[in-house]
Amino acid sequence: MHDTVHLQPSLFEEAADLRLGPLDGVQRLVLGDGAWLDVLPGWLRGADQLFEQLVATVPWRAEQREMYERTVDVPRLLASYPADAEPPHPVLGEARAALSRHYAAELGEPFRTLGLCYYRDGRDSVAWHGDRIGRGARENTMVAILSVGEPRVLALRPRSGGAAVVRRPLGHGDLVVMGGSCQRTWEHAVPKTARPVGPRISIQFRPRGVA
Ligand SMILES: O=C(O)CCC(=O)C(=O)O
Ligand SMILES: [Fe+2]
Repeated sequence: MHDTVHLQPSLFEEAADLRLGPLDGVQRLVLGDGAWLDVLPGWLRGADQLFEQLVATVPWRAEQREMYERTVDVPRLLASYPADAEPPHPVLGEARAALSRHYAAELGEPFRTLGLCYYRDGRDSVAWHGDRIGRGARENTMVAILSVGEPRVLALRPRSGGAAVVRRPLGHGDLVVMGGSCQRTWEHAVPKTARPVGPRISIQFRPRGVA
C-alpha cells in the first residue's frame, strides 16, 4: 500500500522565490513642472506569487461614495495600513525599508504608510487625480508604487494642460516612484479598458501625512 504524498512548497522555497532586486537600476523620467517619475521594471521577483497571497489574505474593502446625489461603488477594492501597522506580507516591509534607504537623502523622511488597490478587471479603475489630501498638495514629496499581477496602464498628465500624457503599463513586480511636485502639478489615473486584462494589485508607499 502506498501513502499519498502531498508535494507542497516549503516556506523556505516560497520565501526564496520572492526577492527584491537592487534599486540602483532605477531610471528617472523628468516630466516637467518640477515633477519626475522613477521607473524600475521587475523590481520584485516572484510578484505573481505575492499577488495570489494578497488576494487571499488582505481584508479588502469595497467602498461607495456619493456622486451627483447617487451612491456609486468605488471601482476597485481597497486596503490601508497606517504607519504603525504590520504590512500584509513581510516582503512589503522589506520593500518599504529599501525605498526609505534609497531615497533617504532626497526625501528627508522614511516611507511609512501602505495603501493597496485591487483592480479586478478592466472595469476597475482610478480617475484622474493627484494624491493631494495631505501634504502633497503643498510640498514636494514621493509616492512609490509596486505593482503585482497583470499589467495595467498608469497614465500621467500635467495639470497645466497640453497633450503630453505618459502611459506606463505596470505589473509583475514593476516599481514607479512619483516625485518632486508630481502630486501638485500632474495628475495620474488607471483608466478603464475594454481590452481583456487580468487583475492587478497596486501597493503604494507614502511618507506620513501624504495621502
Ligand atoms: O493603481 C495605481 O498604481 C495608482 C493608485 C493611486 O493613484 C492611488 O491610490 O492614489
Ligand atoms: Fe494616486
